Amino acid sequence: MRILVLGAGGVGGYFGGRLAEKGEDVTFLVRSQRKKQLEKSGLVIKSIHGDYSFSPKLITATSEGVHPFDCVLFSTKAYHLDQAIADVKPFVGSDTTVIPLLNGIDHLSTLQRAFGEDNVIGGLCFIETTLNADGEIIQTSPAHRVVYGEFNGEKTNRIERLETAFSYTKTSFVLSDCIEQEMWHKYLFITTLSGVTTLMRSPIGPIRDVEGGRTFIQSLLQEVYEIMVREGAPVSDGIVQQHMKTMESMTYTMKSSMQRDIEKGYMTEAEHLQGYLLRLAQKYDVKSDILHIVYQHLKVYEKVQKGTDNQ
Ligand SMILES: NC(=O)C1=CN([C@@H]2O[C@H](COP(=O)(O)OP(=O)(O)OC[C@H]3O[C@@H](n4cnc5c(N)ncnc54)[C@H](OP(=O)(O)O)[C@@H]3O)[C@@H](O)[C@H]2O)C=CC1
Ligand SMILES: CC(C)(CO)C(=O)C(=O)O
Repeated sequence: MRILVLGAGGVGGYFGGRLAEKGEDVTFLVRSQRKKQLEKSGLVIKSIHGDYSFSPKLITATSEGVHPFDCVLFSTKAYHLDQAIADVKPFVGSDTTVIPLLNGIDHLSTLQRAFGEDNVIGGLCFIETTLNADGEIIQTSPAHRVVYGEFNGEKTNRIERLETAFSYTKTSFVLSDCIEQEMWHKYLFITTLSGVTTLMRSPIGPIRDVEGGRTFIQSLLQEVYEIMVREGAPVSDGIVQQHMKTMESMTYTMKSSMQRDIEKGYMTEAEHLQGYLLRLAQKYDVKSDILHIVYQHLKVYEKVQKGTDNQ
């Protein structure tokens, strides 16, 4: 299977790298600066699951004579979505399967409009990776899981081919028959985790441990859950309690990728994650005071950064 990874950052670089390590035919679509860096130093993964570095196959938006790929792992930030869609279009054919690994939900309809509803399946990932100053992919906690599947839960021929390609890597690719629900559950989790860790400028441990911290986390989870219920999202009844348990079990030093981006002075996905939910809250008139504060804080951060944006 010919796999194209769109974006050789924390997520795409890691999972694409693990597939290449296994021997799959993986190509990365990159922009010019990243291309130079990868040509010079290779793609380097530093991980507790084993380091790996190699010279990746690279293309750019202007590469010619490249046939459409069988599968695209879409792993850019949401704020790069439109340009990334335009850049990858020449390499997507009628039989290409697009698997988005972004956090959130709003990108799904955009991708379906761009590539056709049937070409996009569901996807998400759990991992904590970031690029260091040398462009190396640094994994900072053990989780490394991609979840994917058809929206109707069927085990189609293309899913069987993907299963074969994704098996026996050092990371885990999990097939789901309820991917839409898993995506909303992850969305609930990340909106809350990124919200509290960016607002408090702290990893999860200290937030959890100060008086009122757990209540604050749970209140935000509850607010977001209620917005999702009003939207008719397929979220399960006990998901707030389940996510609280996960928040409890995470390592003390666990951060969100949005928080790491803020530490580097980068843009955030606030509009895509918290902003989208706030618009739903307004539409259905659902109480969303904490979400509002989280969002307002991120918008102020972005305004201050404007002009010094280094991405
Ligand atoms: N990192 C994490 O721990 C996790 C992140 N996620 C989610 O995954 C998604 C990706 O995050 P992450 O990997 O951290 O982000 P990164 O910023 O590390 O990587 C994104 C990559 O996309 C590249 N890119 C952007 N536009 C294009 C384009 N037009 N053509 C080619 N490459 C492009 C960027 O390249 P360039 O170098 O040129 O800017 C960058 O390398 C986000 O939605 C995030 O929320 C989900 C789970 C965990
Ligand atoms: C919570 C985590 C690390 C899980 O994958 C994540 O999705 C993020 O920080 O963006």
